[in-house]
Amino acid sequence: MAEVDHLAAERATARFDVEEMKVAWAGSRHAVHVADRMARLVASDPVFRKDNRTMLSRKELFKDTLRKAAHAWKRIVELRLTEEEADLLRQYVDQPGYVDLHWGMFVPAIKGQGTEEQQHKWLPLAYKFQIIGCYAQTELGHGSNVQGLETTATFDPKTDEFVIHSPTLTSSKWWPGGLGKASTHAVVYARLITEGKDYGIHGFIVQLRSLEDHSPLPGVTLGDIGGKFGSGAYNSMDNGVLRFDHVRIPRDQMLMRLSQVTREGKYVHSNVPKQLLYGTMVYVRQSIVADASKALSRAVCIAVRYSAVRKQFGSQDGGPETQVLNYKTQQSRLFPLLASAYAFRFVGDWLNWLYTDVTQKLEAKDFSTLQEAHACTAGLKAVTTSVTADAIEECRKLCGGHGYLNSSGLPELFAVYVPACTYEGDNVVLLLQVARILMKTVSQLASGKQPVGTMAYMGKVQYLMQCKSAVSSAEDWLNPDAIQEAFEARALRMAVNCAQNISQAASQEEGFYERSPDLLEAAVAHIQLIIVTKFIEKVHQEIPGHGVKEQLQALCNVYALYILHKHLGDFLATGCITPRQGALANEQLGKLYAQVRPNAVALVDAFNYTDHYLGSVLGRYDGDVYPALYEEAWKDPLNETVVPEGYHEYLRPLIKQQQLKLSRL
Ligand SMILES: CCCCCCCCCCCCCCCCCCCCCCCCCCC/C=C/C(=O)SCCNC(=O)CCNC(=O)[C@H](O)C(C)(C)COP(=O)(O)OP(=O)(O)OC[C@H]1O[C@@H](n2cnc3c(N)ncnc32)[C@H](O)[C@@H]1OP(=O)(O)O
Ligand SMILES: Cc1cc2nc3c(=O)[nH]c(=O)nc-3n(C[C@H](O)[C@H](O)[C@H](O)COP(=O)(O)OP(=O)(O)OC[C@H]3O[C@@H](n4cnc5c(N)ncnc54)[C@H](O)[C@@H]3O)c2cc1C
Repeated sequence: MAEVDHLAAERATARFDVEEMKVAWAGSRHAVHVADRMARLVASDPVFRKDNRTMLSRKELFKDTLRKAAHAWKRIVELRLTEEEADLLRQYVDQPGYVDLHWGMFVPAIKGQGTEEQQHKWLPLAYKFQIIGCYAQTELGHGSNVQGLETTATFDPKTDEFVIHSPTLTSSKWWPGGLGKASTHAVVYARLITEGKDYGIHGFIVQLRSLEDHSPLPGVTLGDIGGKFGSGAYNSMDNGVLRFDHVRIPRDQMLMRLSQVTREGKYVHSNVPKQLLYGTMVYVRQSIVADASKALSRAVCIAVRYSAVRKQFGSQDGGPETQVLNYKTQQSRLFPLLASAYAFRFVGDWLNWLYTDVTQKLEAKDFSTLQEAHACTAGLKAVTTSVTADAIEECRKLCGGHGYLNSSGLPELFAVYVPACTYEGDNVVLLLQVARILMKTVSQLASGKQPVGTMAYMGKVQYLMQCKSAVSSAEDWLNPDAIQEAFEARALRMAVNCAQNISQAASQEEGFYERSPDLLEAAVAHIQLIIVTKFIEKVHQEIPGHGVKEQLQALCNVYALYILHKHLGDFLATGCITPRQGALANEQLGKLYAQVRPNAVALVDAFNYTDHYLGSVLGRYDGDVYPALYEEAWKDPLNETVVPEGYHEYLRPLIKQQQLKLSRL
C-alpha cells in the first residue's frame, strides 16, 4: 500500500464496496485470492523485472524471455503450483514467449487431435518440458486460407513413414511463435497424400531440433522471421520460418484422432466433422476474448488514474485547476472503454462456459453445437480484439503527451496487443464466418427451423421485423428490455437486409462477395447483441456487496447506450428507433457518465492490478506520477553520460565548422 495516496480523495467518493467488486470482476473469492498471490509473487521477484524491457536489444530481450521462462518453471516446481496458479503466474510475468505456444497450442493440438495412445506418449514429455512445441500452420503464402496450405506429407508404404516437404518458397512455414529459436518439436499442418490422392490438411508431430545440442535435424531449415512492430513488445517472441526437405517421420506421428492412415496406406476418416481439425484455434480464440478484457482494463486503469491526477485549465482566479477526468469529453471517451472492459470480462466468462459445454458434448459425440462455438469464438474474438486495440491507442491519447512515453506502459501494451487483430484469424475473415452462419440461419427461417443458442432471437422474426421501440424518455433507456429489443431488432434487420440483397444476385457466392462490407456490419451487430445480452444477464444475477450491482448496472447501460449512440446509423436505417429516441439515449448516456464519475478510480482499483503488472508510471496506485516520470527519464541509456557519445565525432566538428565560417565573415 502506498505511503501517500494522491488518489485518496477519489477513492473516498466511491459508492460501492471495492473488495466485493474485485470478487465480481475475478469471478469468485478464491479467484481474487489466487490472482493476488501470484501477482505479488511475480512483482516481488527481481528476475521478473520488466521496466527495462523497451531498452533491451532483440537478442537481450529474447535471452531475458528464456531466463524468465526457466525461472518461472523453477518456481512453479518448487512451490508445487497448480495449473491455475501456474497460468496466472505466466500471465503476470507478462512477456510473450515460446511458453505461450507450447501450453496454449502445441499441448491442446495433441490433446484435441491425438489418439489416446499419442497423448500418452507425447503429453508427459510436453508437461515436463522435455520437449518444447509450437503450432506450425501458417505459411508464407497462406494464413487465412487454411485449405490452401502447400506443405505436403506423403505416405511412403515401403518404410511406413510420412515424408514432410516444402515444395515451394510460399510453402515455408512462417510466423509460428516459438519456432524461430526455442522449439524442439512442432505440430505441422500439411496436405496428406497417400495412394496418390490429396486428402487435405492434417496435423503431424515433427521433431525439428536435436534434444542434445538444439541443432536443426537433417532436412530442416529454420530461423527467426525478424523484428516486429514496437520496441520490446512482441519481439520477445521468436516467430519463425521453417522449411522441410523430404523429412521422414514415423506414420504414428500423424495426429490420428479424426482420421487415420493404415499400414497399407489406406485413408480412413472417423465419423466426425472435419472441422474438429480447427479445434485448437477455437480454444485459443476463446482465451483471446478473456485476454482482451485484461489488456483493455490495464489501459483503462492507467488512463483513469492519470486523468484523476492530471489537471489542466479551469482556474481564472488562482484557484485549483480542473482534473482532466472532470471534462465531459474525457468522460465520454473513457467511460465507454471502462464499461467495455467489464462487458468483455463477463462475455469472456460466458464464452469459457460455452467452450467447456461444447467440449463435453463433443466427447459424447454430440456435434450439434459446433457451429455455435465457431460463430461465438470467431465473432467475439474479432470484436473484442478490434475494440481493445483501438481503445489502448485511445487511452494513450487520453493521457496526452506523457502517454506517448514508454514509461506510460501504453506504447508497449499497444504494440504487444495489436497483432491479436490478426493472429488466430484475421478479424475480417472471422467476421465473414459469422456472417455466413447468419445468412444460413436467415435462409432456414422460412422453412420453420427454429434457431438456437445465441441465434435464438432470430426465431422472433415476425415481431422483430416490425416492432417499434416504446422509449419516450431518457430514463426509459434504463429498462433492459428496451435495450435488448432494440439490439435484437437491429441485428436481425441488418441480417435480413443482407440476405434479401444477396438473393437478388446471380448466385449466392456472388451476392455474398458483393455484399461483404454490409455483412461485416451485420456480423458486428450480432456480436454486440451477444455482449449486451450477457452483460444484462450478469447484472440480473445475485451480486453481493454494497452498491456493486448498481455500479455494474450503470456500466451495462453505458456499454449498451454507447454502442447504440456510436452505431446510431444502423438503428435509424433499420427503423428500430426514431431520431428522437436516439437523442434520448444520448441524453441518458450523459447522465450515466455523471453517475460513473465518482466511482471511476474505485472501478479500476477493482481490477486489482499491481504496479508491476500495470508497468506504468501514469497508472501508479498512489497517483504520485510526476516524481516517477522525472526519475524514469534519468534511467534512459541516453542519460548515462552528460555529453552524448558521438559528440566528438559529429556535433563538435559541426559546431566548430560553423563557428569558423562565422569568424571568417
Ligand atoms: C516468459 C514467460 C514466462 C512464463 C512461464 C510460465 C511457465 C509455465 C506455464 C504453465 C502453464 C500451465 C497452464 C497453461 C494453460 C493455458 C495456456 C493458454 C495460453 C494461451 C495463449 C495463447 C497465445 C496466443 C498467441 C497467438 C499465437 C497465434 C497463433 C496463430 O495465429 S495460429 C494460426 C491461426 N490461423 C487461423 O486462424 C486461420 C484462419 N482461418 C480459418 O480459421 C479457416 O480456414 C476459415 C475459418 C477461414 C475457414 O475457411 P473456409 O471457408 O475455407 O473453410 P473450410 O475449411 O472449407 O470450412 C468451411 C466450413 O467449416 C466451418 N468452420 C470453419 N472453421 C470452423 C471452426 N473453427 N469450427 C467449426 N466449424 C468451422 C465453416 O463454418 C463452414 O461450415 P459450413 O460448411 O458452411 O457448414
Ligand atoms: C504475432 C503473430 C503471431 C502468430 N503466431 C502464429 C503461430 O503461432 N502459428 C501459426 O500457424 N500462425 C501464426 N500467425 C499467423 C496468423 O495466424 C496469420 O497471420 C493470420 O491468420 C492472418 O492470415 P494472413 O497473414 O494470411 O492474412 P491474409 O489473409 O493474407 O490477410 C491480408 C488481408 O486480406 C484480407 N482478407 C483475406 N481473406 C479475405 C477474404 N476471404 N475476404 C475478405 N478479406 C480477406 C484480410 O482481412 C487482410 O486485410 C501469427 C501471426 C502474427 C501476426
